[in-house]
Amino acid sequence: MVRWLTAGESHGSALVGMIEGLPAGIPVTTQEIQDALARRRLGYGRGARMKFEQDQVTLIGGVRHGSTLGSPIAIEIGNTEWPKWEKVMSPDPVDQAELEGLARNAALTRPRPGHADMAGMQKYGFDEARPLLERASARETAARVALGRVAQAFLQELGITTVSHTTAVGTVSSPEDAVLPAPSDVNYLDADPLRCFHADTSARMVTEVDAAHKEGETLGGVVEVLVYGAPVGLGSHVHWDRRLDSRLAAALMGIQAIKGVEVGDGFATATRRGSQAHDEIVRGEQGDPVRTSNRAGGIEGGMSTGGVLRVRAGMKPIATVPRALATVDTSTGQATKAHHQRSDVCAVPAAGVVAEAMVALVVADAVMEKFGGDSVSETRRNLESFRAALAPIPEPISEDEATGSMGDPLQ
Ligand SMILES: Cc1cc2nc3c(=O)[nH]c(=O)nc-3n(C[C@H](O)[C@H](O)[C@H](O)COP(=O)(O)O)c2cc1C
Ligand SMILES: C=C(O[C@@H]1CC(C(=O)O)=C[C@@H](OP(=O)(O)O)[C@H]1O)C(=O)O
Repeated sequence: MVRWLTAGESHGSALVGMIEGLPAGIPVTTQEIQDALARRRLGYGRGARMKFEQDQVTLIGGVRHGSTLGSPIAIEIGNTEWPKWEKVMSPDPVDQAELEGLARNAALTRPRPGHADMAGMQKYGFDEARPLLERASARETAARVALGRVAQAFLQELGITTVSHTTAVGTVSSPEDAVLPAPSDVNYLDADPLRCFHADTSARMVTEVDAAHKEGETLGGVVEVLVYGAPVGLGSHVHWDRRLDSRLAAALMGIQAIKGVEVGDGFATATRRGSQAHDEIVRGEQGDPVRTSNRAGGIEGGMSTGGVLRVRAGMKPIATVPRALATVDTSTGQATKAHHQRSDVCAVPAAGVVAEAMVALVVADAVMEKFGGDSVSETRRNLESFRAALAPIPEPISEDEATGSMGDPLQ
């Protein structure tokens, strides 16, 4: 079982991620994790904080000389802005006189609709939002991307690659029949302002973001994650929490601001007739089952089919709307406008990078569950032997032989 946890606050000294259960021998370096975090900061519509703040990666445990040891891996992501927050976010008590007059310490008593502020203040008994918004912030996704980078390095050793891209921003969507990006397209995607694979759509998305920014508005959108090279048989039909689709959905829904998940064609499938909704099977040249389409997103019965895994996540518009939303001041009871200091106009491209990390973590867990191994080479041997043992579909028998012998065994 692969387990992972993150800790840390948005303006704390650092975020920390830990992952346990991955084998020894995964090649990974500090620089690669640093580069993965830089990808999360990309994207047209991100706010000022992405420019002045830096992530500082330190590998604290579980990796030696660029290779994992099989022990728990701990990653620290230091925040270069910490000196400005040292008093306000100090873990130890601070003299009240030192806090007074600090603008950063002003009580946040105008909870922002769409954030954890109001429900969190009530639930945890805080009289202002700072103590909970610090953890609710999507800054935490940096730790997930760092952990996801280790999972991606593991999967790469087995020929499994994750690719994410933006399919919609606000009302602008890629055409339904747009070509899907392949692993070799990742650099192109990262260079695109919206991480959209369809150039015309990307240009229209830029216009959409500009218009929203001008009007004091924010935007959401949709990202898609593709997994190439996943073997058949990850996940299982036997219990709801072992299904690969339910695990992927939970991981994606666990990202801040994600409000909908689709596996394959998802909701569009629900509108189709049965004959147009599924992926028909033909015998491939090697006797392997080949699908004539991939509407199911590479998952049937909670198991990977051996095709490309395809999942989508829908993100709501950024909740800290510059054209501030109505709220109440919890210290005075007066109707007012929600706090707004600054915010992203659109963080959909960043959410794609986070979604890719979450999918990699789930797939790495499912791979370890199915194939096990304490070293990458052992996991690889187990995977190869499983693949080699898959029984081929026999050559088709002649019509004569088939006559009279083929009742319907499912009836
Ligand atoms: C990568 C990323 C960046 C985000 N940036 C912001 C932001 O700048 N301002 C904001 O109000 N919300 C931002 N959010 C969304 C909030 O964290 C989210 O709306 C909030 O946690 C409440 O969402 P929930 O109801 O799904 O938890 C971001 C989310 C992600 C994934
Ligand atoms: C810091 C990050 O994202 C932050 C996520 C976030 C939120 O409310 O979720 C709000 C913004 O922070 P602030 O309110 O301080 O401007 C984003 O910048 C990050 O992704 O590293």
